[in-house]
Amino acid sequence: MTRLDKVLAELKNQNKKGLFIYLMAGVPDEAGTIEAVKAAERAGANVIELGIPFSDPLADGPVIQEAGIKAIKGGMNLTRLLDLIKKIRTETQIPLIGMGYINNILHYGVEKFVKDFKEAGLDGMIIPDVPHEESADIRAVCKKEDFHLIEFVTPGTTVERMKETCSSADGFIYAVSVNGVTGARDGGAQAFGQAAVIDYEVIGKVAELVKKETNVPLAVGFGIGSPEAAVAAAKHSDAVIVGSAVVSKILQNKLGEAEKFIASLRTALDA
Ligand SMILES: O=P(O)(O)OC[C@@H](O)[C@@H](O)c1c[nH]c2ccccc12
Repeated sequence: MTRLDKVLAELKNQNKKGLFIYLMAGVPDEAGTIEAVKAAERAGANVIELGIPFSDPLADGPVIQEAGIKAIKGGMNLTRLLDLIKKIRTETQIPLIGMGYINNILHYGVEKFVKDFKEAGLDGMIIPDVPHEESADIRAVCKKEDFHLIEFVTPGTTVERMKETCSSADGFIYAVSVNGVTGARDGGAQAFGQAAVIDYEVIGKVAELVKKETNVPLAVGFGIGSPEAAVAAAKHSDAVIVGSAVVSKILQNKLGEAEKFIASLRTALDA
């Protein structure tokens, strides 16, 4: 059983909703990332998604893009990330799921990546630009190493594709709440063309389909920027994922505020 499996099973037993917090590795800097992971855990996060900065982050909205640029400028790369994960592991055993684009991983070597990062203490990866249809090879490597490869469903996923994805689901399924890029929808600035609000009815329908196909927990993310939005998304899911709303505070060096905000999400989800 991985750290992630254990935490997901505990949440289920306690009938609690999961709170997954996305942080960008290297923001505000390396030491600050370790502090942010610890702060998120203290505030009640159950899983940390650790972003790996990339020059062309096609799924990211303005906040995560800005964080990625800052991290790259600060020198974050896979070698440093490996070291950072080892350091984080001297402080906490919270499940850590990497979130990064495939180019970096291909360049490093898929097998070597999975082996090295698993050994450092990473529990799995989310790779948004590897569609299910193209993930078989990577999935096989991950499976061999007991390393999670988290897959996505979105409001635009066909029923057939959803079934396919569910059949190989591992760890949890990431349900993207909107067709668009990352970024808090309630109150935050919207990038042009983004869905302005989360359609919870659509999430409910996606969740219903997924639940018919698999027992793997479902986590909803994209656009959740308030305790109210977290509660609404959690109605249809086992966990919620919050990124931009936390990262925007960390970008302003307001770690204390980020911690308070995460704690407010925890309180709302537990109420
Ligand atoms: O930022 P938001 O809207 O709270 O959404 C979570 C998201 O940031 C995180 O899971 C994420 C960051 N980068 C991604 C790329 C693809 C999918 C998901 C992500």
